[in-house]
Parts: sequence; structure tokens; C-alpha cells
Amino acid sequence: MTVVIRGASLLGETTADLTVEDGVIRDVGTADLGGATQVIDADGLIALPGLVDLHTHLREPGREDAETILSGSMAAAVGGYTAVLAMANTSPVTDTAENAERVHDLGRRAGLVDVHPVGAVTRDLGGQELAELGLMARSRARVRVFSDDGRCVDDARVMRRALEYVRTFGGVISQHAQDPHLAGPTACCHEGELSGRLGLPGWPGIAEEVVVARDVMLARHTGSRLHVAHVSTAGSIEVLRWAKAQGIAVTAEVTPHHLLLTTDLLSGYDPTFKVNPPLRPAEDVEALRAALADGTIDAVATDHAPHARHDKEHAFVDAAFGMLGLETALSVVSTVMVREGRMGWSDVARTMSTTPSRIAGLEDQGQALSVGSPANLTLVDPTAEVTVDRADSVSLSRNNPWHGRRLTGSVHATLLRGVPTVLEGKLA
Ligand SMILES: NC(=O)N[C@@H](CC(=O)O)C(=O)O
Ligand SMILES: [Zn+2]
Ligand SMILES: [Zn+2]
Repeated sequence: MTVVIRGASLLGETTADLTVEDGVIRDVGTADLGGATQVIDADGLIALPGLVDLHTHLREPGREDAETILSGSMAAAVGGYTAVLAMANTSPVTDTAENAERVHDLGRRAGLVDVHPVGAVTRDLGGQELAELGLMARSRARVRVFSDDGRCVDDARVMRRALEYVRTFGGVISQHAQDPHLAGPTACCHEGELSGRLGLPGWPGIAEEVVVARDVMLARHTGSRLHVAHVSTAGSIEVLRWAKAQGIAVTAEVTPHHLLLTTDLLSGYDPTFKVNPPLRPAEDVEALRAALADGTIDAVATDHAPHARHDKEHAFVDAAFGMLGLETALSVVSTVMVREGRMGWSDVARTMSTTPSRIAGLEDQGQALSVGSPANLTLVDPTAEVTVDRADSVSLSRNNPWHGRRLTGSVHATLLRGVPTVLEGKLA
């Protein structure tokens, strides 16, 4: 099978035809259309390396009513992704080699994106005893990213030992930075004037910042790699900027929702906007945008967190934390960063594909658009105007904070190793 992508703008720079054969880019230039099995007209479209999501919740095993590995893979493909890292907070938790292999194999069977399990840092996310880190790393699933996401690795001694351990095989610890004493389990609204007025338990920025500060020092001490999940405050960015200047091996991700949505959305008590960490004020949002543009934040990650209706439709304090993100991430980044002139398409490729692939240690993702690269590709229509409708989602859940929003730029097609998974914005 030979697929020709005709007249795409590579990273928004030069225009060329891409000839894809046996899962690999065979030619970049002017294609011979005669030999093509399929021609994709990419006039006006931007070609990017397939997107890589460092932070996805697929809910299988355990909560297949909210999402399955198949439905989450469908959402990922529609969102332009060719690889996702599936978080460990499933039931059972991904804390053994066997559990990691099961997720990996179900991902293979779905066949729409590469599903890489994230391993838990501690057994059953309990925060005390290290999980089977080495066995997960050596398993067929080749786990490199470890996280207790949903919970913070709160005990500094456990965090230190985990960092030391993963260093031996080039792994990384992705930390959900939330000091549980400063922001306890009911904390659900950015602490400030609004949380007081709404009567919601406050989740202060400092609860994130103290953990980020502690962990960069542990990363320095151990010489190991730290990744900070869903960074949400200007103070965390100051710490990251300092740590990077010291040469400490720390990376960080920001979610699309923290790049655009603000805490005032909580004034209607709509649980759709309840997420961990919480939506922040406009000053933090602006600091996150600036940090993504200048490279202090390395990657955009969705934290796609589907929840069944009966877990979300409650009084605000009782509802589950989390929102959908896979299908809309590219459109949000395009709207907030590209249309506003703060990033070019090569920066989108870097923050949504190349760098996340490198952080996760993936070998066949985030590649250059050149001859010999695996044909994991995303075609973006940069001028498409979309109004998000939660009913259109292929996710099993409907906790979509983007419903009704107008965004500019959308995913037109996705190819996984040369095979189209999405065409004209729909599953192929
Ligand atoms: N982000 C969320 O609000 N929820 C996530 C857990 C997490 O990422 O902390 C979930 O698993 O639902
Ligand atoms: Zn988290
Ligand atoms: Zn998460």
C-alpha cells in the first residue's frame, strides 16, 4: 500500500508531497501519483509528526463504563495522536509487569494508537511501598514513565528511592504535585476570593509549588529525571525556570484546559469544570502560555479524564475530578498559541510530539518528516472553525469542558505507521 499526501505544508514551512509505503516515509518532494493506492489531498493542510500524549486516562481495566482502551484510542486518533501514555490509576492499578502487559496488549488489539502503559510508582498507589518498577521496565510493555497520578507521591523518602531506582534504566517519575496537607482530598477550587464566595474548599497554588520545589531538589540530589504533570501556577514555573538553569533534569507538561479556562467558570457550580489541579486565575494562565512558548514548559499533555455521568453529575464538592481532552487538544493549542502568534507549527510539533516522545523514551514517534522516518503523521487544517459539540465525541464520556466553544484549527487526518486512522476528521 502506497499513500501519497499531496501538497502538505511540512510544519508550516516548505510544501511537499509525502510518499508513504510499508509504514515509512519513502519520499519527500514531488510524488509519482501513478503508483499510489491512496492520495490524500493536503492542499492548505499542515503536516506534523503524529501527536504523543504523555498523560491519558483510559479507565480500562475497571471503569469501562467511562472509557475503554478502544474508545480512548478512537478519541486519541481523532485528536491527531499516534501514541498515548495510559495512566496507572485503573482498577487494578498498573503496578505489576503483568498488568502493564495487559494494557499494552489491549492497545495493540485496538490498533489505532500506540498505547504505552504508565507504571505506578507505589503499590496500589498507596504511597508507601515501591511498585515492581524494574519488572515493568523489562516487560514486553517496556515501561519508562512511572506515576501515581491522581495522587501525589507525598513521602520524600519514597520519592527519593523511586527516582534512584528508575535512573538505572533511564526511566522518569511523573509527579502529580499536590501537597495533601495544603490541599486535601476535598480541595476543589483555586483558593482565593472566589473559593470563599462560593464556599468551596480551597486548593492553593502553594500546594503544587512546594512539591515541585522539593522534587527538583530530589532530582538534583539523585541525578535522576523528574517530570511534572499538569503544571498550573506561575510559582511552579518560577521553580522550573530556576531548576532548568541549574541543569537539573526536570521536564513539565501543561494541559489544554489550564492554557485557556479560568477559575471563574466555577461560579455556576458546573462539575464539568472540576479538575485536578483546579482551573486557575488569568495571571496563571498567562504565565503558562508564556512558559510553553519559551520552552520552560516542555510539552502539552491532555490529562484526558473521562468520567461516567453518575460520577460527575453530583453537587460540585462530591463530583469526580477531571475533564475530556484528547479530541480537542490540538484545536485549543492552535487557537491559544498559534492563532495568537505565540507559537509556530514547528513549536506545536515540538511540544505535542517530539519532546513528549523523547520524555517517554519512545523510539518510533515524534520523528522528523524525512525519508526513512516511521509514517506517524497528523494533518491539520489551520483555518477550520469548529464549534465543539459534546455529542460528537467518540469518547464514552461526556464531561467535555469545551462544549459550545468556537476553536480555530482542527485535525483533518491521522496516520499510524502509514495507515490512515482518521480521514476528513472522522475515524477511517
Ligand atoms: N485530572 C483529574 O482531575 N483527574 C484525573 C487524575 C489526575 O490527573 O490527577 C482522573 O483520573 O480522573
Ligand atoms: Zn494528576
Ligand atoms: Zn491525570
